[in-house]
Amino acid sequence: MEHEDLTVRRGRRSGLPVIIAVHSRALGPAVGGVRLRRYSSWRDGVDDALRLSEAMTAKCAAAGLAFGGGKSVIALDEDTPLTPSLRQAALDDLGELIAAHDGSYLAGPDVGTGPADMLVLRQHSPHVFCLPEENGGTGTSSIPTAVGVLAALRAGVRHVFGADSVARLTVVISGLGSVGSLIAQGLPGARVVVSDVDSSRRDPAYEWVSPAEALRTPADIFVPAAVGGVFSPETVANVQARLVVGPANNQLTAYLVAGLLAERGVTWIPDFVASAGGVIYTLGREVEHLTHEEAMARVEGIGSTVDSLLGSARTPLDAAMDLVRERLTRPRADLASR
Ligand SMILES: NC(=O)c1ccc[n+]([C@@H]2O[C@H](COP(=O)([O-])OP(=O)(O)OC[C@H]3O[C@@H](n4cnc5c(N)ncnc54)[C@H](O)[C@@H]3O)[C@@H](O)[C@H]2O)c1
Repeated sequence: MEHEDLTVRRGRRSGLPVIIAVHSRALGPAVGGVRLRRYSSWRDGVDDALRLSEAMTAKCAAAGLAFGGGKSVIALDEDTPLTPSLRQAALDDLGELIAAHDGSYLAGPDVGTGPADMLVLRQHSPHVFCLPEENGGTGTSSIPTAVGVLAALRAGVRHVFGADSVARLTVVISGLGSVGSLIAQGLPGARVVVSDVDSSRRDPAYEWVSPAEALRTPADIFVPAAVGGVFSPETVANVQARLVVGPANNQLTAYLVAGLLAERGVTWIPDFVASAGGVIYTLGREVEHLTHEEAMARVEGIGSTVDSLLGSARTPLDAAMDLVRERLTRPRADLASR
């Protein structure tokens, strides 16, 4: 195991498997969100925590943050209804475990949790972020995440299409949730086509395609804004766009898929670079006490990072991993402080 630490508990209040994975604290305390979702086995929840915490190490290092990678998972089974009291009990169980980490792991929201849940966790430990704004936190990180993806997208457009704007380009967005809908609003002059498994998200402002058709839809840019695992050796041939950039975590099923995309002439901007806006902003505001403007300027810096990755002769993923490795071995003083 490459990870520093893995804790798996059956919650004494909820009876649910509660998991915290710490991948690396080489640069500072591990940071990562709390995922609450259904798994066919709790072992799948452990795998998810291990994979996602590793991705958080890369995300923080590529963003120049003095934090490492961690992740929590509350693993629901396929059948048990998630009642408000079960949710509260599971969060209390996890809060106890976060407190036991004593500052070596910092939690925030992820799929299935939000700022209100962070308030419950905060009753157990101060090492919890993204509380609701009325409670002194920065609330949801969707806005800075979308701002960071759009900065990465603009850098990609300059590199791939030699253009300063997205006007007249076709952009397909898969997943019209909190981040995807903000990205859709940030594409002036583009033809925007959207897709979501939840048809209630359909918005007359945009063209609509079914999720099965999204990847095959002729487009200039594809934005994965739903789930991970979109690109595999089997699906690469379906990609129509020349530029792929989006917030979904762990978009590739394997490292080698980045090479397959490059061979097809597709520029894929690594997800852990493009999606770092939320963590950059939240830690900047809540830990470093930056102003909103200072933290947002740091989020916009994702564009410069992408510029330099795309200027490399290597694939963007190889270049990004070089950057991660270099930062993981560099003295901490060069990084944004805790
Ligand atoms: N919110 C953040 O700050 C943030 C930060 C970093 C990464 N991310 C990642 O970005 C992605 C989007 O985040 P979000 O906060 O907008 O989530 P969200 O839950 O608000 O939206 C996701 C949307 O995707 C849809 N969806 C699910 N499966 C789909 C599929 N197979 N095809 C098409 N649509 C599908 C859902 O119905 C939902 O509308 C997630 O993968 C998340 O982990 C989010």
